[in-house]
Formats: sequence, structure tokens, C-alpha cells
Amino acid sequence: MAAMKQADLAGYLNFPNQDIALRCTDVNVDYATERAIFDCNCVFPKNKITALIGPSGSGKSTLLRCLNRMNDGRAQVSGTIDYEGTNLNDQQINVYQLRQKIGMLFQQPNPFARSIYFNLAFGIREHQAISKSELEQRMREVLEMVDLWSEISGDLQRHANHLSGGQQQRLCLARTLMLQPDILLLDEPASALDPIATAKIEANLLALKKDITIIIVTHNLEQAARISDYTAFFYQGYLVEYDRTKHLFLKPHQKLTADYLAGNFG
Ligand SMILES: Nc1ncnc2c1ncn2[C@@H]1O[C@H](COP(=O)(O)OP(=O)(O)OP(=O)(O)O)[C@@H](O)[C@H]1O
Repeated sequence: MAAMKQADLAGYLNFPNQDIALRCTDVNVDYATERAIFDCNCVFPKNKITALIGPSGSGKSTLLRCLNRMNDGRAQVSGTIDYEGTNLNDQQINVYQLRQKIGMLFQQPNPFARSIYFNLAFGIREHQAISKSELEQRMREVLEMVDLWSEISGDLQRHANHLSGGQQQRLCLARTLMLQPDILLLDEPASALDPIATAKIEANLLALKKDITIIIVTHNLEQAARISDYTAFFYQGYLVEYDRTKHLFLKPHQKLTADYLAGNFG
């Protein structure tokens, strides 16, 4: 299989830099025993939601993890990942600072086993000097963004483990937002949640994209169709097709994409 033809991608790769949050050029990722991403060229437009879809093992999470250096120590990444004129694959990059700007949310909610207050305060206090009143103002703002403020009646001392799974995931989202990221990477953030909790996370993401670029790995094709602006379809480590979501879902160019969307394999 060959990587998606440059001609098919040309329109997107030519997006002007000011509209692009991240641009991958010739990215390859090697684990000790296998290559997981082959010659990936793609862009992630600013203030849009891009979904990464594809069958299990197609490389979606591997590529996502390249975008904030989560593959360090586990895989060899080559190629360029341009973020604001810097190659974030450059070993000189301060990864700690990078992850403030490019935050990540995982499949399982993973709050610290402490209060909501601690969860929200911890990261930002590590990164910057902030007064108590500013801190608490920002806590309220992010909890409102994820619709948790009213649900917890403003009780920041409540233990995070006493929240429902969906509330814990929204708390983790709020924790990431405390650092005011430019980009959010989400690896199946709703797959452990029920439909109501999933709908709340999706509504949060749609509201957040006015300020933040969002890249989401999802197995849920309906979710990708509902919330994303662009979709990238991966198969066996290759980017097979990338397009506006409605085009890719309604009129895929590649037979492989059409077969996957039709449920012929997965
Ligand atoms: N830490 C690792 N060490 C070695 N190989 C790995 C590692 N993580 C992933 N792989 C391999 O890389 C390939 C891509 O895996 P990846 O998890 O990126 O796929 P995926 O599309 O996200 O799959 P899923 O949808 O099941 O999460 C697979 O063949 C997988 O076995």
C-alpha cells in the first residue's frame, strides 16, 4: 500500500500556514519491532475538530501521541511536525512546556485521587505564579466551560472519585483547560462513557473549538460524523484518505475508505 497520493492531499497541504495548527511532513514512526506510521503528510486546521479513524492497529493513537511527544522513549519518530514554525519533533524542544500548549485527554478518566480543587490547581501552580483569586476565577471558568460548575454546586472540595465517570472525564478536560492549551489531543475520550455523558463531552468540544484546535481518535464513526470538520482515515499505518468530514463520509474517493465506512471490515 502507498501513502495517500500527494495530489489527493494537495488542496489541504496548501492551506496557508496561518490556518494550520499542526503540519506533519513525511512522518514515520518505528517501534522496536515494526513501523506503525508510514510517510504521513497531513495538516490539522486551526479551530477545527479533526477525527482520526481506522481499524484497530492502524496507527491512530501512535500518530496522536507524536503530536505532543508522548512517544518519547517508546518509538522512534522521524519527519517534521510543524507547530508555529517549530519542529516539535526536534530533540531540543522543551517537552514540559510543549504539553502545556498541546494537552491530552485519555480514554479512561484519570483524575488525581484528591479534591476537585487539587485537580485543577496542581498543574497550573507547577507552571506559573498565580494568585489565589485568579486561580479560583479560572477554576470557575473552566468548570463552566465543561458544564460541571452547576453540577457540583461550586463545591471544589468534593473528592474527584465521588464524581460519576462522565463528570470525572469532564473534570480531566477542565484540568487540561486550566493551562489554556492551543491544541487538545483526545484518545477515545468518550469510549468509557454512557450516551448522555458522551453527548455532554461532545457538546463541550464543539463549544471549545472556537478557541482550541481539537484532534480526536475515535472508533465511533457516528461521533466522528457528528462533531468533526475534517477526518483522516488510517489503515495499516498509512493515511488512506483525508477530507472534510462530510465529503469523506458521503463521497469517499478510496474504495478502502468506503468499505470501512460500510462496516465491511473493522
Ligand atoms: N508501545 C508499543 N510497542 C510496540 N508496538 C506498538 C506499541 N503501541 C502500538 N504498537 C503497534 O503499532 C501499531 C499501531 O498501533 P496504534 O495503537 O497506534 O493503533 P490504533 O489505530 O490507535 O489502534 P486502536 O484503535 O486499537 O487503539 C499496532 O500494530 C500496534 O501493535
